[in-house]
Amino acid sequence: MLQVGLTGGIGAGKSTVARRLHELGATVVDSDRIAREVVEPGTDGLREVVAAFGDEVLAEDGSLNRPALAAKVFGNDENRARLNSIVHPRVRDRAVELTSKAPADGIVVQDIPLLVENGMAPAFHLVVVVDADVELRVHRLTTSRGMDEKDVRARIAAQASEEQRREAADVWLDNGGSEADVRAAVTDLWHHRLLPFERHVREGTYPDRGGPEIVDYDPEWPRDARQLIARLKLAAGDKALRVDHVGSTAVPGLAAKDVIDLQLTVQSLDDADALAETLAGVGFPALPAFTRDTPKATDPDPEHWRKRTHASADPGRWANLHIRAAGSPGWRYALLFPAWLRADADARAEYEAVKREAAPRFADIPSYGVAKDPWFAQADSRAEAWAAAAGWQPPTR
Ligand SMILES: CC(C)(COP(=O)(O)OP(=O)(O)OC[C@H]1O[C@@H](n2cnc3c(N)ncnc32)[C@H](O)[C@@H]1O)[C@@H](O)C(=O)NCCC(=O)NCCS
Ligand SMILES: Nc1ncnc2c1ncn2[C@@H]1O[C@H](COP(=O)(O)OP(=O)(O)OP(=O)(O)O)[C@@H](O)[C@H]1O
Repeated sequence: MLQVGLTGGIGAGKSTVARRLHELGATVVDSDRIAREVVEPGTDGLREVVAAFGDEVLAEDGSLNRPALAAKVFGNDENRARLNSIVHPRVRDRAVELTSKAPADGIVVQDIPLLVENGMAPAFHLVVVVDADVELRVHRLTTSRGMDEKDVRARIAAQASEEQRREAADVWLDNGGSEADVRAAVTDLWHHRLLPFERHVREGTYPDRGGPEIVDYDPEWPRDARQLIARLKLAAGDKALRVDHVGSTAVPGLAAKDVIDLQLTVQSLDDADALAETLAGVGFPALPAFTRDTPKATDPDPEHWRKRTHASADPGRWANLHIRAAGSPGWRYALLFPAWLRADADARAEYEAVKREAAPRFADIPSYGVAKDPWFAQADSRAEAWAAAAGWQPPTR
């Protein structure tokens, strides 16, 4: 089952996107709808709301007077936090219940207006954010939905900023154009990302990455890495001593293959093995091969260079996860290498030239890797010399 989080500010078009996803076959779990159900007449939820806000939030028929409650909570942070603390846990419980009923090979889309505000992004395989310019949203809501402009703006002020949503978004859907445009973007997302992602997660496989193609440094790589790190930490819990962005994409300015490398630090490889299934479940299946780094002169014992490797099942964000034991030589080198390249512009330029020269000569990534070996052989001692001179130490915790 693939778990997708869908969010966006009020009026951005979440319902429009969710509707299209439903048509395509997703199971949609709508938080706004659940938030209404848990405060229906006769519920504990409604009793608690009335205990907190008084009878004036009740309509004559005993149901919740929504505009009256809205007037109390939008524009008053304390009241809103109080309401949220009553409603949100109930919404979460019900969402878990509905999600568990979805088919094992299904794609569940949870439409959650406050996904970013509530720090829920790492709990999903993928977070989709729908966005439109604030003024356009205000216009749409006041015209087509007849909302009061002040109310709309008060809600926008109570929600995450565009920047906060960008930090959480794996997929950014711009709904500034026509409804047909955004529906077409969703159809494309469904066929080219969600369906293959779900299949890879279910089958424990990962997408074909073709040959070694070097692309210019992408300033979004660190953000992509942060999102993956947050997911992996949540999934791995205490067994993850730390998770770091490593490899070329962790070196600002350096061209690289569009593959994020991450290193998960464990106490021992037994912990890595105990985590294998959990990591596969969150979209990082284990690879059977490549369980050892090439030993280096500083420690030639191959046993010390063992690791476990997983790869992202997401066709839209290639990533490798290297799991190594804290303090092992491969673990230390993975942290040293990007630190050295970040500090040494000449080494960075040299390495980029080596990559750009080698990549077009090979159709497969392993052969390209072998072609870079001679450069690495001479780079190791330079990295070590830099570490000694700069007093660089790997992080201890
Ligand atoms: C205050 C209430 C009664 C107003 O009801 P109303 O029918 O006017 O709005 P509705 O529930 O349909 O929400 C419409 C939109 O308002 C925004 N919104 C609603 N609640 C909140 C909130 N607590 N914080 C920020 N934005 C909110 C969202 O964008 C949502 O999609 C209602 O929104 C509510 O109970 N809110 C608390 C629960 C909640 O957080 N719901 C949203 C996601 S679970
Ligand atoms: N691309 C579009 N062009 C024109 N109108 C649109 C477009 N997308 C959505 N709308 C309209 O804008 C309004 C808000 O869209 P929608 O209901 O999908 O947003 P939402 O994010 O689900 O809102 P809420 O946060 O209130 O749940 C609706 O009236 C919808 O019909």
